[in-house]
Amino acid sequence: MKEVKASAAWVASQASHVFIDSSELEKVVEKTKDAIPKVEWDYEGIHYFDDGPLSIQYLLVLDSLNFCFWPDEELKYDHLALGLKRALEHDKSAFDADRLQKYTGPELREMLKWPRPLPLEDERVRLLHEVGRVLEKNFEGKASNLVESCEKSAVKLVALVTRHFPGFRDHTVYKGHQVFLYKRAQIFVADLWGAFKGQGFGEFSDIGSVTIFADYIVPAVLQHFGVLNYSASLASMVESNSEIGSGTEEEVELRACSIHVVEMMKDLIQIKYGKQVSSVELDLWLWSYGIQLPSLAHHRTLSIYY
Ligand SMILES: Nc1nc2c(c(CN[C@H]3C=C[C@H](O)[C@@H]3O)cn2[C@@H]2O[C@H](COP(=O)(O)O)[C@@H](O)[C@H]2O)c(=O)[nH]1
Repeated sequence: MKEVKASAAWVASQASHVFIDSSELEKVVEKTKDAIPKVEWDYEGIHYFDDGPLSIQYLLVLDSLNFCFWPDEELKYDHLALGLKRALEHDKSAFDADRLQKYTGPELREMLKWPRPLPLEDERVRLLHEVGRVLEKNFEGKASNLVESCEKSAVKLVALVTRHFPGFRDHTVYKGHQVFLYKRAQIFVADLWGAFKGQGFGEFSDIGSVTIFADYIVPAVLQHFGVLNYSASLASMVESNSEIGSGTEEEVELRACSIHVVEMMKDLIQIKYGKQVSSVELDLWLWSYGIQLPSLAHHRTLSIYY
């Protein structure tokens, strides 16, 4: 994740649409220093978990589809997590590698009990097929083999996932530099860690290397806290729900500055208060806070990455 941190810092140093407010950052750190609100993984009770390899298969499928809900105003992440959970409870072989390669759009919709086409449905189906194909070809069909081969290293797991599954390669180019964001690959690691409570398949000696997961909720929360400020033109695009193109400077800055400012937050907490907090904990706090804010305006980019 060194590349994620370094490239996010570089974008932040060049940014002209998103700005970090260090004094507001200090205030937030001061306010939360004694208790970063602890949010339990699956506090919503919407994920499949049986403490075994099938839970890993579930999480890989979930995170391969964990993007872009907003074009359908009613569709939320919860529908995906819960829909996939019910499908698996109903049929334990629903996510076998051969089955994953055959789903059609209407079948995926039916699985999630969603009455109309999903946003980016064709892409979702393509990515589902890819997961099945790559698992079958390289990991004997089992996501647990993928995880086991990483010897409890989050860094290795992110590298392996992004090497084998093109759909997880969340990177872009900004002002001529390659920028790595790896939202879904990193959230897969965090989901394993959270679900297995840091034990067994969820044990990663380097979990602290993970950065936050740059989606469309976390930047909005950071702006809400005053830690990120937007240029007038970007602020009005976000407020008016105008679409922001994938790979535009605005979009890359929103995501990269979010990663970088949370890295700064971690450093500040460490320097000022001698405490170590992980991005995974900070992310879950920020994200769960954000989705509970009823009128939080977030940026809208059609993307398969978040
Ligand atoms: N940074 C970050 N982004 C996250 C999550 C999660 C869910 N993680 C689960 C894992 C354990 C917990 O119990 C959580 O339930 C989803 N997202 C992103 O949010 C957006 C969906 O928003 P809305 O349209 O309102 O449903 C979309 O980009 C989605 O990819 C997270 O944890 N961190």
